[in-house]
Amino acid sequence: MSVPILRTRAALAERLDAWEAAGERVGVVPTMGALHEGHLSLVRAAQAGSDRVVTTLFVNPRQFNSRADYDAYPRTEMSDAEKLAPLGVDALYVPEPEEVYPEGFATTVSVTGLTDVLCGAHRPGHFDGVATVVTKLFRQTRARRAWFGEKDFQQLQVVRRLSADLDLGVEVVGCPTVREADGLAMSSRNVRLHPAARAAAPALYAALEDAARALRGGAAAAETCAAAAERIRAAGYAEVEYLELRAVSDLRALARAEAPARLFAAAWIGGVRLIDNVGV
Ligand SMILES: Nc1ncnc2c1ncn2[C@@H]1O[C@H](COP(=O)(O)OP(=O)(O)OP(=O)(O)O)[C@@H](O)[C@H]1O
Ligand SMILES: CC(C)(CO)[C@@H](O)C(=O)[O-]
Ligand code: BAL
Repeated sequence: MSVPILRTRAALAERLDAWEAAGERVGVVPTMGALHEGHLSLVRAAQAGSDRVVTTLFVNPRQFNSRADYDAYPRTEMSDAEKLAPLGVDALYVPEPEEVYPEGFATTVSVTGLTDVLCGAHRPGHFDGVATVVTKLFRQTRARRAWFGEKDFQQLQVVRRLSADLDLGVEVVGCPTVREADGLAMSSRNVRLHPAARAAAPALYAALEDAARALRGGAAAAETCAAAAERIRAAGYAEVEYLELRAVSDLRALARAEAPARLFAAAWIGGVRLIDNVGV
């Protein structure tokens, strides 16, 4: 079995028209490719929750705030299609850039508030790029539901907000983070870790989990976060960009653990920026 690869809005629209005529509802799993088990878990959830599933693969230039990161982003379309085929995905939409950003494109979708903190504070313009492309992909796929991973928890909240605020009519479903056996959150960027960095990388999740446990036991937030960041650096990370306790719904800062709250971190190792988060 192979997955149909569609590269234009017109080719996609043809399929969507046929599905709509048959009364079938479409779900979408947006990705930037280099697929791993985390992505496949979203696809399986989507298949359980909609009649037809479109996976999108688009390395969106507008959400990269570094040209080097954009250039280095893994592009593995053939093996991505091979991974999707056995799942029976209905279509892989791989739009050419001009299908998303045609000549003269001049609109930016910007979610305020939620994007001021965490990755939004450290990657200027990133969430504008995400919100803009997700709006386009929701419209182009005519999705009624969309599946996103909790690994990118802030992104999940941003997309929920944008779908509600712009009346896009897309129900946004969050799925748990899929991890390697040693706890490292699966990420397309993990392939860029050299062996020593890969071996040290699980310290990020381990430190977050231990800090979350301490917070649940009543430990003070500031001290616990500072100690966890120090542990991550000691394990071999070059920099901890942020490590913060925040409320889930609006991502506001918290002085102590209140349910539902999460610990969020971004840290650099071997020239790669990794993110993770855990419930408290
Ligand atoms: N380990 C994971 N578990 C569950 N969902 C994931 C995981 N990794 C990524 N996703 C989700 O897959 C979708 C597409 O993400 P994307 O293509 O950026 O992959 P990625 O592995 O997050 O890449 P990168 O970490 O390099 O940005 C997003 O909704 C993201 O949250
Ligand atoms: C949602 C997304 C596909 C938009 O480009 C991207 O940010 C991602 O892969 O998480
Ligand atoms: N997974 C979020 C996409 C990005 O890092 O740009």
